[in-house]
Amino acid sequence: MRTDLKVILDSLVRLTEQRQLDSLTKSLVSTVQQFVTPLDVQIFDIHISSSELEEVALPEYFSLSHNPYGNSNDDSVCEEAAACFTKCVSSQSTCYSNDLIPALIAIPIKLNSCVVKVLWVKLECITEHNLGLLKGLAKVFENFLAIVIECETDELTGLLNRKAFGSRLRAANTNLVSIEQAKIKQLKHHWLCIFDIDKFKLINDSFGHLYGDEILLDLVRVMRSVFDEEDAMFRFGGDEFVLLIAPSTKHQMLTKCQKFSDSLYRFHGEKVRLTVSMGITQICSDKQANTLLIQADQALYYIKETGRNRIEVYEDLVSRGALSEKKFDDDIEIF
Ligand SMILES: Nc1nc2c(ncn2[C@@H]2O[C@H](COP(=O)(O)OP(=O)(O)OP(=O)(O)O)[C@@H](O)[C@H]2O)c(=O)[nH]1
Repeated sequence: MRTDLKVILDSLVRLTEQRQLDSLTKSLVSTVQQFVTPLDVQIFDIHISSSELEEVALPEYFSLSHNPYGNSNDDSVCEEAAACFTKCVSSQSTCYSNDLIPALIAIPIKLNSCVVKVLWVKLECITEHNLGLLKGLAKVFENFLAIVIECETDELTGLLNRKAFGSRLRAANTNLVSIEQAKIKQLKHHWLCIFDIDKFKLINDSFGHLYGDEILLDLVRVMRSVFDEEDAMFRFGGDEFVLLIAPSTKHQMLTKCQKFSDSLYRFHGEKVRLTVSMGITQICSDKQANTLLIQADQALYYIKETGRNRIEVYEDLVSRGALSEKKFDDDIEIF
């Protein structure tokens, strides 16, 4: 076990160099592997399945086929492992069992007083030394997680901000390449949508900036109710929002966007009839981020110039001759 001061410092430096959630998580896993040579290490995201019952949804890992004590035929061992995980989340404190072979430790990682992740480690045996190290690493990770999340979050709405866009698009692209390679496209694509409230300045000017903020928050509530968890939602600034819509057919995607637009129109009552213009483009692995943003933006501005309150897909506008396809310099740095 290499835990001299230099190694610890190097690991902490690596951990705190990370600026994105995925790489931060990977860095914690490799640091744990280096420090305590575990038999297994996992970081689980926590989903509370019912807010009323505060029921902890067990990760797939704990189902019988994947269970962490898969070699054991003893159901009570599996139950004990799952109970340790559940207790860690519900008590918001570290739980461990030295009775199980191998031993296990579950350490909660909190954000705003809620457990959002669990560091789960299987070891030959638990000692004061490795328990202390793991708790310390989890705490460093927890502190840094708060910073990374704050950096990627829009303060007013709680949506992702523009900084978070590049990494989410890269993740969508990786997924896309694997979908394309697996030849299971089935006409499903990721879609990029940029939308903007119509005449928002008029709303601000008529009812005040604070009322305008309320409108933005209401809009985000509608957005969250219509789009799915897999659809990444961003506020780029002002009244401009971006959606990375998870793989869907064009029909599915347009139905969802239309539902959003319709719900919005109905949502805010008679005082303000809120409408949006939505420009969309299909994400392909050979299109760079700036090309995608420019194409969706072109579709959006075409709508703004031709009446607002519509949804248009860039590729349709090009094939109808309403827009001409331009080549973009993909070296332009936009993030
Ligand atoms: N309430 C509020 N207003 C904002 C915020 N950020 C930017 N704005 C305002 O949003 C308005 C954006 O207007 P624009 O998008 O330029 O134009 P528009 O009136 O929406 O008109 P079109 O986009 O052409 O339909 C401006 O008045 C900004 O001052 C914010 O955080 N809160």
